[in-house]
Amino acid sequence: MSEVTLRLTGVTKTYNAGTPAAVEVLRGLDLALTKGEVVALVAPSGAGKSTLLHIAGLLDTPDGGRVEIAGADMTGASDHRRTVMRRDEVGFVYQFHHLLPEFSAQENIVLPQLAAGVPRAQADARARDLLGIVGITPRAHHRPAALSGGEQQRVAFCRALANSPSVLLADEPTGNLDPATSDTVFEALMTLVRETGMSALIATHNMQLAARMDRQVRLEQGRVLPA
Ligand SMILES: Nc1ncnc2c1ncn2[C@@H]1O[C@H](COP(=O)(O)OP(=O)(O)OP(=O)(O)O)[C@@H](O)[C@H]1O
Repeated sequence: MSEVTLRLTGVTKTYNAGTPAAVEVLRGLDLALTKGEVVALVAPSGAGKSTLLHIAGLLDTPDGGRVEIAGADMTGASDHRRTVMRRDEVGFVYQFHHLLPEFSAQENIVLPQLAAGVPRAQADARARDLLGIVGITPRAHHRPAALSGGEQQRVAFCRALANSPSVLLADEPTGNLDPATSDTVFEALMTLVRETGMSALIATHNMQLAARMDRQVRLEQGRVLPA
């Protein structure tokens, strides 16, 4: 049986519970990603995509249900354990790159590794490898402001994967780019995910990109359904 890297079971989330302003966003949501699987998350605006990604990435806690990452049940885990798990096992990519402006592309990929205790030489080698996979080795020593939007996003992917997480969570990772750039940057992301063997849950409104992933799921009425 394939190894499950992310499993959400019966996850519920209501904002402002018990008040007239209550919003029941997740209503017993089940979702499992197996190792190496790339899943498109398609959701109408306001369906709870950010809520789902935040809960899956341990940035928020569900009201009920279970979140397991790399086989570990995170129910009731301490803040410290959640932070360590997030640092080591989860990579995030957003629409905007959020790179540190005063550091080079290479340094942006090295820093999270140093924070996780990786020796500098090893972190540098990993950063070089990742930049090579996404095809921007010549840009390694540029700061983000000196990179194109597509290059910035490729660096953000490398940074998200620097600590070899089990799961990548991405929210419209190419949403800021023009269609042609979006296409090549998406290819770079797929190559990275394939070469590192991780699982990825990628929220997108772009049905052409969704079709290129292994599987598509739809978030609707608080649950995940096949698309
Ligand atoms: N902190 C909060 N307090 C109250 N309601 C919230 C809060 N955060 C989100 N919501 C509501 O929960 C619902 C889901 O929000 P969420 O941000 O997860 O949706 P989304 O699918 O990511 O939307 P979009 O695609 O437009 O970003 C929305 O109706 C939103 O208004």
